[in-house]
Order: sequence, then structure tokens, then C-alpha cells
Amino acid sequence: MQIKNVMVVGAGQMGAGIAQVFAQAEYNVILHDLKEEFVQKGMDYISKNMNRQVEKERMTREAADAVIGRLKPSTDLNNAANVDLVVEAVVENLDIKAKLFTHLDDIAPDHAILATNTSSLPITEIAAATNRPERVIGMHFMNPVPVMKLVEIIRGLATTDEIYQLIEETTKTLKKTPVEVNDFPGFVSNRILMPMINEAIYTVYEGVAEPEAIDEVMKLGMNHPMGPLTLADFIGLDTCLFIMETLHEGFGDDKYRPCPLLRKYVKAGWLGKKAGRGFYQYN
Ligand SMILES: CC(=O)CC(=O)SCCNC(=O)CCNC(=O)[C@H](O)C(C)(C)COP(=O)(O)OP(=O)(O)OC[C@H]1O[C@@H](n2cnc3c(N)ncnc32)[C@H](O)[C@@H]1OP(=O)(O)O
Ligand SMILES: NC(=O)C1=CN([C@@H]2O[C@H](COP(=O)(O)OP(=O)(O)OC[C@H]3O[C@@H](n4cnc5c(N)ncnc54)[C@H](OP(=O)(O)O)[C@@H]3O)[C@@H](O)[C@H]2O)C=CC1
Repeated sequence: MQIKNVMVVGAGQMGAGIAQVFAQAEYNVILHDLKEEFVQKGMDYISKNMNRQVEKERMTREAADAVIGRLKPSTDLNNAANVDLVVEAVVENLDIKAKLFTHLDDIAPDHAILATNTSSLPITEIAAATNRPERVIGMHFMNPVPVMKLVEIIRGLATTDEIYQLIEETTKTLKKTPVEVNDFPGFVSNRILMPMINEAIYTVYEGVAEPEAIDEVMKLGMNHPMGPLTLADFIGLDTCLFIMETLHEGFGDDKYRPCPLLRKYVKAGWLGKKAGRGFYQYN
């Protein structure tokens, strides 16, 4: 089987980046979201990135236009009827993802692979919402997708070796490095990263230091490219909370309890950079 036609569902910060890297690797890509304005926002993000490549003389205008030309906007899920691979990147909510996978299973051709970019949820449970669990897999990209080299690949209980290998090969065609990881809450990346971010939030909550000071300690002291609170804002505080809840519930261990301040910020709509306010203000 050869993958040529791809649909990315969810045109937010991850979906747009994923669509961009597939289009750059010469796949035909449908970028789908619920509303036209969200799809347009994703397309604008990709155009901006392409323009920057042209300005920096890393790409010709023609090559950049060809990337854009391989992207088709969509607000109708029936457009999944002719694809070989779907990569889902909607909100980190198991009910929403499971319902979406049931729909995609009805629409997509039998041979199509249904992948999820979930950052913490059980692949096996998402797969169980379909009649093709052997063709469902986790393909966890890192943010910002065009820059970060890693893709965690997670098999569900029923995922076949053939599908795993095909996704591993496909990831390499995107010039990314696949790493195989088992299906446990948060996989490897977020099981390790998110408790650090949550602890940084507790450090603010308990008045140990100001956000700027905490970020400075981790940047200058540990050589992290971004401090944990800047990174939390960048990821999205809603996504951070969803991931902590998945770890807390999935392991049943209070060491993963989300910090009350994280809950408060999410309830206030302070979702980080994408909302203009989180631990920092962006406009
Ligand atoms: C939550 C999950 O499930 C998993 C996750 O993704 S966790 C998050 C993982 N990501 C991280 O940890 C990111 C940590 N931060 C970093 O690595 C860096 O700060 C960074 C790469 C984001 C920016 O790097 P920087 O050196 O500080 O800034 P800058 O010089 O502006 O950018 C470096 C390059 O990245 C590009 N870039 C930065 N942000 C970008 C974005 N959002 N989209 C596309 N490209 C971007 C820049 O254009 C630049 O590329 P060129 O040199 O080709 O022009
Ligand atoms: N942020 C990060 O750093 C990372 C996130 N992830 C994962 O990627 C996924 C997306 O995260 P992210 O891009 O940050 O989130 P965003 O909030 O930026 O984007 C999610 C997009 O999906 C749309 N959406 C929601 N429900 C549906 C649906 N049923 N059908 C189609 N589109 C829908 C949203 O629309 P609306 O605004 O209307 O809800 C929104 O445009 C999550 O599973 C997250 O855990 C993985 C790696 C890193």
C-alpha cells in the first residue's frame, strides 16, 4: 500500500503544522475543521511559514506555491472518502475523538489508516470506536511541527506490524524521526514533560517565585530552550490540563494531580498564547 492522499482533521496549531509537513513531502493534503474560519487560519499559518522560507532563500516561490497547491481546505468530513491516511488533531477529549473516529471509519475507504495526534489518550480506546482497530495508530507530533524532529508512534492493542511499519516509513518521508512507544497514559513525552510543567505551576501557586524567575532558572540553569511556563502557554493550558487529568486518572496516582492554579486559568479562558493570555500576556 502507498500513501498519497492525506486528510488532517483539526486545523489548530498542531493540525496546520502537520498538514504543512505532509504537503512539503509531496503528499496531497486535505485540511479539515468544523468551520471555514478555522481552516483559513490554518492555511494562513502555512502560507506565512512558506513565505518565510522564500524570504530566507531556502525555497523558490514556485516550490512554495506548489506546497500551497497541494493543500485543499475542507469543512465536509465526507472528503475523507478518497484518502489513504487520516491524521486527527482535534481537541484532547476522548469522547470527541472517539465519535470522530466512528464517523471517519464510516467514510474513509477500507484500506485507509486512521492516525491520532493525541498527546496522552489511549490509542486502544480510540481504535475501539472503529471497526478497523488494526489500522488505527498514534502519530504524536511535537510543537512547533515544522521544526521539531520527533514523532512518537504508538500502537493500539490491535495495530498490525504492517501498519506500524508503514507509518514509521511515512514519518521518515516527512524528515522526522519516529520513536516507538507503548500505549500508556502520556506515552513517554508527556509522562515526563507534563509533571515538570505542573510542578512549575505549583511553584507559582505556592509563591516560591514569579513565572519569569521560574522560567529563567530552567532556561539558564538547565539550558531548556523555553522555560516551563512559557512552554505551557505555548502548548495551551487547556491541553496541559487535559494531559494531567489523563495521567491522574490513568495511573490513579495523586502525584499527577493537576495544580489548582492550572484549573483556574483554564476556567478563566486563560489558555496561553493562543488565547492572548496565560502565565504571560501576548497582546
Ligand atoms: C504537548 C505535547 O503533546 C508534546 C509537545 O509538543 S511538547 C512541546 C515540545 N516543544 C518544545 O519543547 C519547544 C521548545 N522550544 C524550542 O525548541 C524553541 O524555543 C523553538 C524551536 C520553538 C523556537 O526557537 P528559537 O531559536 O527560540 O526561536 P527562533 O530563532 O525564532 O526559531 C527557530 C526556528 O524555528 C522556527 N519557528 C519557531 N516557531 C515556529 C512555529 N510556531 N512554527 C513554525 N516555525 C517556527 C523559526 O522560523 C526558526 O526557523 P528558521 O531558522 O528556519 O527561520
Ligand atoms: N499543543 C501542543 O503542543 C500539542 C498538542 N497535541 C495534541 O494535538 C491535538 C490538537 O491540539 P492543538 O492543535 O494544540 O489544539 P487547538 O485548540 O489549537 O486546535 C484544535 C482544533 O480542532 C478543532 N476541532 C475540535 N473539535 C473538532 C471536530 N470534532 N472536528 C474537527 N475539528 C475539531 C478546533 O476547533 P474549535 O476551536 O471550534 O474547537 C480547533 O481548530 C490535541 O489532541 C493535543 O493534545 C499534540 C502535540 C503537541
